[in-house]
Amino acid sequence: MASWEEQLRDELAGRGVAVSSVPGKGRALIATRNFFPGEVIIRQEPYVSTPNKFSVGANCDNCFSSRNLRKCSVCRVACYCGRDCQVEEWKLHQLECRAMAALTVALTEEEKKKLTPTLIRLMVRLVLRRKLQNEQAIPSSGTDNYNLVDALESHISEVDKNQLELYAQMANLVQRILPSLELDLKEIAHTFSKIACNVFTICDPQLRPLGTGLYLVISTINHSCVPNAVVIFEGRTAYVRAVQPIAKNEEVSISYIETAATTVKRQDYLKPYYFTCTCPRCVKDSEEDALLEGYRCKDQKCDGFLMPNSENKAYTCQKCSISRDEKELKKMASEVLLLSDKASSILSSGNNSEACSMYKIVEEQERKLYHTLSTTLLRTWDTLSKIHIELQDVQTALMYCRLTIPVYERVYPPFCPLIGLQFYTCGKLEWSLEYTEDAVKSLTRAADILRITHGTTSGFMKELLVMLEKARAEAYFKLSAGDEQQIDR
Ligand SMILES: C[S@@+](CC[C@H](N)C(=O)[O-])C[C@H]1O[C@@H](n2cnc3c(N)ncnc32)[C@H](O)[C@@H]1O
Repeated sequence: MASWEEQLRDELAGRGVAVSSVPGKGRALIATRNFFPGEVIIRQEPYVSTPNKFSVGANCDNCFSSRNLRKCSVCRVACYCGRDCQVEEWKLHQLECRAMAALTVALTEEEKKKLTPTLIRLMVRLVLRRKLQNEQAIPSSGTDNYNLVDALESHISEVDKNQLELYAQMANLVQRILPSLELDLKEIAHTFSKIACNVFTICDPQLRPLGTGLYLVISTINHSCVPNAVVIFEGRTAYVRAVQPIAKNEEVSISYIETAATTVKRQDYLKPYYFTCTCPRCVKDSEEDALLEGYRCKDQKCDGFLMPNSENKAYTCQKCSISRDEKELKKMASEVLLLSDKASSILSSGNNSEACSMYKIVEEQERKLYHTLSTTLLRTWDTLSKIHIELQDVQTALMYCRLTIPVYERVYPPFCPLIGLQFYTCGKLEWSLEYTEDAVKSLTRAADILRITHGTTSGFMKELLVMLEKARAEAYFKLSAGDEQQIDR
């Protein structure tokens, strides 16, 4: 019988990819044929997954749908949208059900905060799935077996003492809620460390987080700040699509982090993965960083951006050469940050009107400090747009949304789902205000990007394409009605 490595190689060969070692990176996913932008490189179901704390009870445990949900009457944790999903999950859930009921009572409030119930549940499912596959109660395959969990990177020797202690506590808890199994607690703690470096946040098509999942082949894909692929979920199925042409023998890469950030910040975001990125963006000069950080010229009439001078004690405008003192800039930045934190906590408390006033003050201050292509102003405009949508002030929401578009296009690569989604929001706002021609333009841009990142068959994409068709028809109708009126006159 073929070993699991041979089975994996054979299954992946049919899909045009292979898992190989790359110096300095460990394993990597390599294309064994050319892929064009928009093409699915690999599609995978999670080995295990769980809805996150916001979506427990809000999404089906099996397909992550939010419709027609019913809770399991025993554990009151698992939710299903129908019989098919319940049956599909049953073998795992019947073992997990009592444990889930135990988990909800076993955890003190303190423990719930510290021990991340989502990860505990993921581990419970991992242990139970391994048991079911070992007993051959459920099938396994080259891309769906526990050997692939064993092969995951853990960085255990680099994990700090406090984190190790936490993993040990979490392992103990898993044993407490699965008392009938004799678990190797050291191995479970080690597996928590693997989960930390390999887990994916499962998002809906608009990139709102729904849950957590472990995808054992997709986990072999390494990071780049200029990735050639993206991961998008349909339900809990992960699709990796090329966003650039990928040549045969080229490594497939995705981004693990928010890439609209300076090199220093990106390296900081990557700390949980224990490596230093050496992608082309990370080894480039600092001009891009200066733009992302985005300090503006002191002269409000000048639209130049600042670069730190060689001693780093001042920043100089690249257009008119006026300098700003570094200390003064940092002081202003920390004052604005305080205001922004205050605004954010008002928003979290649900007071949209007060948050709106506070964010407007933040924006006013940020405009004095940051360039209009900075990521700081981008986040504030985004938030102001969302708050105005909540307040049903569509006109103002659109104004802020439009301000963000050039920044999105500047700070993200061309086929980034976030740009597509921002055009989608803009198009919807324009359409609801009956700015039909603008809506057609925005929705067309959205569709052009999202058909590459999301494909065309998901419910979300079908809705977008129907909306675009309707907007086009309406625009045509308005145009021809206008022509007729002119002829009448
Ligand atoms: C999700 S795993 C990716 C697959 C991994 N290389 C393996 O051998 O299983 C994440 C880990 O891969 C490594 N890694 C990912 N991207 C990298 C990169 N650009 N450079 C170096 N190491 C990288 C790091 O060790 C990271 O913690």
